[in-house]
Amino acid sequence: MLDLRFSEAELETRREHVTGFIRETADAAGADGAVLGLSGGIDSTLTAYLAAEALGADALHGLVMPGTVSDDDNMSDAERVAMDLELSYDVIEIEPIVGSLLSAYPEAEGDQVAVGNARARVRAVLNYLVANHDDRLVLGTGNRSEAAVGYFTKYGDGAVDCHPIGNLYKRQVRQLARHVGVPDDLAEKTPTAGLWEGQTDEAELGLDYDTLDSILALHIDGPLSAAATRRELGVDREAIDTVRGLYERSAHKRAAPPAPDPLP
Ligand SMILES: Nc1ncnc2c1ncn2[C@@H]1O[C@H](COP(=O)(O)OP(=O)(O)OC[C@H]2O[C@@H]([n+]3cccc(C(=O)O)c3)[C@H](O)[C@@H]2O)[C@@H](O)[C@H]1O
Ligand SMILES: Nc1ncnc2c1ncn2[C@@H]1O[C@H](COP(=O)(O)OP(=O)(O)OP(=O)(O)O)[C@@H](O)[C@H]1O
Ligand SMILES: [Mg+2]
Repeated sequence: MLDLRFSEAELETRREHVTGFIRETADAAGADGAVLGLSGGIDSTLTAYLAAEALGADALHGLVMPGTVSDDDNMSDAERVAMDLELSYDVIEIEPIVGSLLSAYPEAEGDQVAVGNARARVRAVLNYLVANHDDRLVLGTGNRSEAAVGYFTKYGDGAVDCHPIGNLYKRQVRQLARHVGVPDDLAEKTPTAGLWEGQTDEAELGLDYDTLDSILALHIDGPLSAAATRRELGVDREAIDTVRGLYERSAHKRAAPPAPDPLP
């Protein structure tokens, strides 16, 4: 696969680029700080580390939001991140809220994707409750790999004010995380959206991140044709078609909702 690792010098440049971005975005908004959901996963952990560095731990608030399908180890890791960084944080159980939604619309009961996405959207509502109340921005935790294939919930974990790590591929997220001091056991975790039991990103996508990142870097974000990418990576045509299909079908998630053109 393609070697997307940064050199030591690039790692420092990236760290400064992201922390500068967070500071400038918060300053430009006149915000008093930021809030983010802490899942114990690598994306929110890296974002928390960089935001604490950018804004100061006092200006960052974490929300740990377990649901019935959340893994206990992930939830204790989320609290560990808040404690290690000395952030203020709340633990808010989301399942009673998800239960209210299903009482209001019982037809969706048992629909794994609809209910899973509702969990992500409940977390977004809670992030904005805190942001509105405390004059904070909501920090997104999405990376380029997830964004490119639409592997996030529209108006769920995608409902944020900025994407600090949005131009890093997943492998680069792991590398930068280690560079800024995230403990190895967190940096090495299996990525999961945690929306239903047993879910993992790679199983649901049908691709491992090494392959996905390489196809994105060369073909979707890069200049190579499908055929040249295939030759370069030695992957089969199906993997490239899968990534291109996911990228094209998820364009609506990366764009503002459209309206008809103005009439003359
Ligand atoms: N062409 C189009 N133009 C405009 N809007 C369009 C559309 N096609 C669908 N839509 C709308 O989008 C909706 C589908 O999008 P969405 O609601 O997001 O739902 P969907 O993409 O079906 O599901 C979200 C996916 O992201 C994964 N996820 C979610 C959260 C976190 C993470 C993670 O990595 O941690 C991963 C989750 O496991 C699942 O595979 C449709 O119900 C419809 O409302
Ligand atoms: N139980 C949770 N409590 C708080 N926030 C959550 C929870 N689950 C998900 N989130 C939020 O949704 C975001 C998207 O989840 P995602 O799984 O993509 O990222 P991650 O868990 O940080 O990393 P990874 O992809 O490696 O699992 C998280 O980064 C976090 O901000
Ligand atoms: Mg996760």
